[in-house]
Amino acid sequence: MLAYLGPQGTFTEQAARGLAKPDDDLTPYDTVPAALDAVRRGDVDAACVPVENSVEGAVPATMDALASGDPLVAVGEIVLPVRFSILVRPGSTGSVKTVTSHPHALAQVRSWLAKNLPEAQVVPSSSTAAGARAVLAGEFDAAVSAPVAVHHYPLEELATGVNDVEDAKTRFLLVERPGTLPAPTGSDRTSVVVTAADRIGALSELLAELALRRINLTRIESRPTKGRLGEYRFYIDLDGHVAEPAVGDALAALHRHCPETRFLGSYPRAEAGVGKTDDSGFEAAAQWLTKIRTGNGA
Ligand SMILES: O=C(O)C(=O)Cc1ccccc1
Repeated sequence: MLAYLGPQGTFTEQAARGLAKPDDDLTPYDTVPAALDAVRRGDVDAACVPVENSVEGAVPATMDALASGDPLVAVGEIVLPVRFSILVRPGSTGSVKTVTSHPHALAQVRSWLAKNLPEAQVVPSSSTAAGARAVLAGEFDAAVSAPVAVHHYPLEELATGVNDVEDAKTRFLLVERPGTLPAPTGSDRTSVVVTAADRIGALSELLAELALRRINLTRIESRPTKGRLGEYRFYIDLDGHVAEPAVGDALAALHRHCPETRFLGSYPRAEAGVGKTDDSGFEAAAQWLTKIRTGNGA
């Protein structure tokens, strides 16, 4: 059983279908934290959640829910193109006074709304499909939805392709309880959360551990720890798999700086063939060390 941010007709449902095994059943949850908690409780085997968008950046609800609570790890990712439609009740002739959608969707159609529905009040909803449902229930006049939502709800397209940026993409993760890691593919990504100490150079020392080992950083985001004002967690994505010597060595170094470092998974990248780390020197050095420790070299 696989949980996703629902209801039916969300982008996350499409991502979940792309990541699911053929015999997986999909079950919708109202929020990202609810889907992740269902995995923690063991009600479902995995959850598919949105993590990052090429226009709006990180999805804060996902980041916060992965950084706290019982640990979960990502075992897969998928990147989907996102286009948006404006859905209204069939035959609605009145002007659109209210528009609802997921905050990430609203942010990606801001210019279109300003130009085409400048008077409309914009109200966030828990997902694009939850917005479509609320329009059906008469709570709002229009929803910014995934084009597929029109096949799930008896609504009508007022406009389609309303995204301000062509080729916008969203990355989704498949998350499970910690268990067997996916095998390295040679094109993997590793995600961790670290809290940098409050002193000069703390963050640059963490990043230096990656640079020293020639590890490519693909994303770094900060979020407040929700404790002291000014205390931040850093979400770091890097190229490579924890089973590879350079990445394993770097994660151990991050743990020495910050014992609360949380491993969020090593998983195949959506685009194959990129992100290989160069481990040659690490393997040769480990063999040399074994030799000198056992008296077989110098
Ligand atoms: O609300 C949805 O449909 C989601 O899956 C979250 C989302 C919202 C906007 C862009 C990508 C994902």
